[in-house]
Amino acid sequence: MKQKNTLWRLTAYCFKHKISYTFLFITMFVGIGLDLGTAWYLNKITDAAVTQTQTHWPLLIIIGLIILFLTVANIYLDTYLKSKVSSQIRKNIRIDTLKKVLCLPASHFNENHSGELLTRMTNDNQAIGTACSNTILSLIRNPILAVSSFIYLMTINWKLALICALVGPMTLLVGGLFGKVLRHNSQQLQSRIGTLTSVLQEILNSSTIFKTFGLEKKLLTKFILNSEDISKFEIRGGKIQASLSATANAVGLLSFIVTFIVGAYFAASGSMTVGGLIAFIQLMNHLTWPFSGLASSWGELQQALGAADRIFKTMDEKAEFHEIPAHKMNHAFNKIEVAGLTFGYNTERLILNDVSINVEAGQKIALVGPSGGGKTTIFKMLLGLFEPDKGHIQINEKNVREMELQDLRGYFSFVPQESFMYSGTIRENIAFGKLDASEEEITAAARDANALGFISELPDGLDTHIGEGGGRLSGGQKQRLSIARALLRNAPVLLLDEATAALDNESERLVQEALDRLMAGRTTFIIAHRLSTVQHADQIIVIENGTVADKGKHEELLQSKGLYYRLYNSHLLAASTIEASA
Ligand SMILES: Nc1ncnc2c1ncn2[C@@H]1O[C@H](COP(=O)(O)OP(=O)(O)OP(=O)(O)O)[C@@H](O)[C@H]1O
Repeated sequence: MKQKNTLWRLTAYCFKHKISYTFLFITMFVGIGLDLGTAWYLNKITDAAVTQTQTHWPLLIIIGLIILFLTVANIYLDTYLKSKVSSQIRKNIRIDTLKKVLCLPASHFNENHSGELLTRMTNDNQAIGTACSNTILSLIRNPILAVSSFIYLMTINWKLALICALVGPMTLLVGGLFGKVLRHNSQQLQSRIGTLTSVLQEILNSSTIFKTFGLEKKLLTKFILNSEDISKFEIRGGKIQASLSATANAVGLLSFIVTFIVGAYFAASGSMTVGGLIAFIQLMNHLTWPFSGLASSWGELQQALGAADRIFKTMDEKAEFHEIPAHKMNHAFNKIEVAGLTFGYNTERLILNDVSINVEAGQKIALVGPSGGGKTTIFKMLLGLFEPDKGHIQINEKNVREMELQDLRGYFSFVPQESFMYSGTIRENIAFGKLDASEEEITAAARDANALGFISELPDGLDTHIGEGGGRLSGGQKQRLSIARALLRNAPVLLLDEATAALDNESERLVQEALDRLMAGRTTFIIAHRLSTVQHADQIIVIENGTVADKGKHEELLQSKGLYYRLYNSHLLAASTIEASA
């Protein structure tokens, strides 16, 4: 039932995307006609040769050349059109899958590994493309060719035609038997390829770590284990495919031998001409082999349906948006109220418990507290990446649940701890803050972020390619580009996760200056790891184990001698120890 549904869905998908099979069907029918025509031609020309009839030779030679020309042209068109259709389907599925992925909620990325998705968009996509062109067409073509060959064979010798026709159902049975096993194996294989892709991705993204920690051997062992697992399923798949082909071919070959012997007997006894026998042998290929071909095509289709199942599973996931959201900006901001916010990433553990925060426009709010307390999770809730289990967040007195997500996110700009850069140029990376930014705006943002100095020293300036993940830039340079991006976005509320990575004094001064410009006049939430930077905050909120342990201004919190006081003192102690040892 599930297989049928997937097949129908795939067919409906092709219709929806107007994948045109018209010309492919034309080449398919022309191909069938040419196969039958070739058999007829062999019949005629052999009989003419055997009986030494001279009269029709010129005509037969012309017909032969026409058949040859049409066959070559048709094979060219057929192959070209199949690859065109396959490519169109793969392109559409690739784009639709990514469209869907871009609309999926953060919880999806939390629960699924990116490697799985990569496999879906590469291997699964490839398998579907092939199935929707070559495989489907041979599954349609082969039975039609078999039936028309059978009818033609009946006109030559009905007894022999009936013997050949018995083989078809046998090979079909073989295909049915092996197809299911193949599909199951393919599902197992694809899921392991997903895991391997994830492992590979992590290895490739961690060159500094694996070199520093000498993890090469360990990572290689992990990769080998995963590769061997894949190899096991590939070999198993190969065995099933080999058994299928061997059995189907054995049945086909057997029928060929039987028919050949019986046919030769009929020809010798005069109940059939030699031309008839030649045509018979030629057509018999189309009667028996199509069925053996059917068996392996069926196997391929099963594998592709497995791949389509996985793609459709992604497409059926619950999304945040129905369509890719438009870039949105909301400038009118008055206040945020977080009340009784309670949340857990899963049902086993509460991460935030009854957190309440009130913020007026223009205020600076510092979130401080022990690691793992839930500060970043508050940011994620503000951005609507996860929904609260209890409590609410209101912006301008409107519950964010009643807002479109792109409206909610339009209030915010985010400067993460680890600046994320896309591969491309510096200009592109800054302009992600405002897609239609002018040259002047980009330059001004770069200047205010203290980035123009290093950019102008690069040979290509703003057009410098920064490599994968901005790998050709230093940590401080990436941070300043990240700030430039946020400046350009010009959102009223800034979420700033203070970088913990140690920068040298000069770099830190440049980043801090840029941040001061970015925060000026903006409501800012800062996750502060260095308590020295939050003393002038309008509110300091101390988060511990998902609850608000303390709240107030720097002096008030020091006087109340709570958690903040202890954190501050240990921070001072750490700072003075570092100074003393320097
Ligand atoms: N995506 C996630 N899925 C499941 N649990 C998570 C996820 N992100 C964080 N957690 C858990 O939630 C808790 C709070 O994490 P969070 O990142 O909000 O803390 P934090 O206060 O920002 O910590 P830090 O100061 O170290 O950055 C942690 O115990 C963490 O293990």
